[in-house]
Amino acid sequence: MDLLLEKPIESLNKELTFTITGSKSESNRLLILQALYPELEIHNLSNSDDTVHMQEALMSQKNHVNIGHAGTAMRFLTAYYSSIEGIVTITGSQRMQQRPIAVLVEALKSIGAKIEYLNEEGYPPLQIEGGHINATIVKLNASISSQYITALMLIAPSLKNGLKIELAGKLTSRPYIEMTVGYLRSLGVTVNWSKQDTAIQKDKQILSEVIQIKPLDTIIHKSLTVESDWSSAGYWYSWVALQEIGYKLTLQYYFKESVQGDSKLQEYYEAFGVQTTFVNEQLVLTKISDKLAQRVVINLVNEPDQAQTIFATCLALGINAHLTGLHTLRIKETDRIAALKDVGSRFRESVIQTTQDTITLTCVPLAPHDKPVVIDTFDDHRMAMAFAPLACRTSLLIKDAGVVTKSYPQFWDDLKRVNVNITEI
Ligand SMILES: O=C(O)C1=C[C@@H](OP(=O)(O)O)[C@@H](O)[C@H](O)C1
Ligand SMILES: C=C(OP(=O)(O)O)C(=O)O
Repeated sequence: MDLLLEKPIESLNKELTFTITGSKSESNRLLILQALYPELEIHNLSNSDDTVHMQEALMSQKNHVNIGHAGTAMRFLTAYYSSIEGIVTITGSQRMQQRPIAVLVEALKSIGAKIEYLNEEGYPPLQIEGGHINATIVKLNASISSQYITALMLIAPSLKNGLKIELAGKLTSRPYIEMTVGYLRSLGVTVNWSKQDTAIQKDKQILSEVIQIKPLDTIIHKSLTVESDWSSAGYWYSWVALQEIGYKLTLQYYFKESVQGDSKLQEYYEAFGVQTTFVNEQLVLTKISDKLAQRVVINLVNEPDQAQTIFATCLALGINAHLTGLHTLRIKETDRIAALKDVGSRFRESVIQTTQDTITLTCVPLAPHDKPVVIDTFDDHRMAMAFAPLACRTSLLIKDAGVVTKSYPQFWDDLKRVNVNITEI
């Protein structure tokens, strides 16, 4: 499905409220924890494909599961199936079969797990014979994906003697580990996380941090509520940033004390004139200023999922941007650095330079183009949604727009509510 997005016919000032689905990161952690501790009740689960894939896999009686594009499901289930009895093969989409998993698989094998690569060494699909984990200390590289670490942490309290996880290298996507620690502790798990100031040398690898997780038989909190997804809120921050002063939009249900690292959007979008206020569990976004920075420099090592959104906001507003800390973007749903360079360069206002882990954008404010700008999405939900707000400046043709269901199935319906004219072609 391709969608033509055209500028809102009339500017819309009536205040709208959107209900964004639950965080897929929180949901997928809690589903694994619920599989291990069935008395756990979860409220406001995400309705994203990634969460549906996780639920279906956990409910399935079959010994073959396919988790589509869901990175968290792939990684968390690999650890989960290693920790329980039975033989399962797990696979995913074509892209998932190109997303590396060796760091996690080798870590699991080092503590006794029996896992085989069915195709290419280091990549899904995998065959897992569960129930063989027998060691209590595991060491892995922390700089490639935090999901490998979360996967081990989630099963740790169900192992007879718990697990000591030694992290080598510099931890990436740290808030996602904090989210996992937060949930484990709220269920009553003892987690000791020592963040060493000086990295220590052990077996020729630099050890930076150690996470020790004790076993737990019975959880203390039986009911937990998933907060709405902050990563999805980013597209509305971007939309509001492109509107006139005074424009307001309300998103629900968000908590002032969020466990999601992407809540940092509140700070990032101040530079783009957007103010955030909390009213009960609602997030009110207001465009308050058009005196904007000429250039921003932002390190997104902790919020990698906001890179495309912030890039697109800057492109629309004509703000030069230097985005760093992006090394994980190359192994996500697509190579997001290459995708941003490709699609971003289709806007005549921009010049883009990239390195292995940075993007530098030089641009002037976006003006209407003669023809719709084609946004290829490369199987990546965030390519579609990050560029969509730019429809209030120029027409866009979003290719394969159905990709949004990975995290935010209602996205196009919500975009219609702000009056963007959407035609399926
Ligand atoms: O643990 C999680 O829920 C996630 C961790 C991040 O991945 P990396 O740790 O691979 O950067 C993030 O990009 C992803 O969308 C969700
Ligand atoms: C990177 C993402 O997801 P995952 O790695 O879980 O597929 C994402 O949603 O942006």
